[in-house]
Amino acid sequence: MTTTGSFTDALRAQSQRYHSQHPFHVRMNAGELAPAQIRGWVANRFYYQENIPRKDAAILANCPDREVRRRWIQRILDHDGTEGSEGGIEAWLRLSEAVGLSRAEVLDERHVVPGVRFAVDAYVNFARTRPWVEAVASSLTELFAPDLMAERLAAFERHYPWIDRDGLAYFRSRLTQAPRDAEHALEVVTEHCRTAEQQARAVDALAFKNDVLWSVLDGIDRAYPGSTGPA
Ligand SMILES: O=C(O)c1cc(C(=O)O)c2c(n1)C(=O)C(=O)c1cc(C(=O)O)[nH]c1-2
Repeated sequence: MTTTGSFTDALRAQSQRYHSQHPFHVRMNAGELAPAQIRGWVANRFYYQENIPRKDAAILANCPDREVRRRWIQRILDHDGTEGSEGGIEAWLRLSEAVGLSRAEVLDERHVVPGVRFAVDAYVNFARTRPWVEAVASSLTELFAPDLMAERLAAFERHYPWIDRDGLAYFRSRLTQAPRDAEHALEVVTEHCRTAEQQARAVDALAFKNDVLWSVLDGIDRAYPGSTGPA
């Protein structure tokens, strides 16, 4: 596996294991979740959102390439925001309010279940401790995210009319941010992974990330099986 084509094919084949196929997401997009389950998902996923900039800061810290850093830093700005442009974490808090959660109960992480915390922490630790190119490869689930995001937007508008549409702005912004980020990450990974072994490690990193995302949903699914969840 040393040609670029077969390498990118192997990376893209990881879409088979993406969390879009997790039963909880399947039920979400089919309109089968109760409000308490949506709230449980939003409150738990906040833990992922707030840790993404820390994960990206770890990649920056480990990356010796100035050109890569100049582009990668945009991800932190996208989530943390800047003066006058609030960013993804604020957008997620607005989503939280739109589904009926208070900002306080999301910010203090009271609803975050152990499995979600462990999975997200594993992702941040991976970026801190593994070679930076592997950490970049692990972000490549974003190759698969736009389809899921478009499906989710349509599903929320159709099946969950009780959620104010303004609360869905986060997903709309990811429709353009995710493809831009994935394209850059793919460029970096194909440039730096030339040997079969480096390429195999990149594919493994992406498989690891799929496991992180799957575990997050396992944790949520188990905590909110039906009519229970944050009131
Ligand atoms: O809602 C989703 O299904 C989903 C998936 C992913 C992903 O595939 O990792 C990300 C996001 N959302 C997201 O919002 C986000 O900011 C993000 C950053 C990253 C990353 O690994 O750097 N993945 C994702």
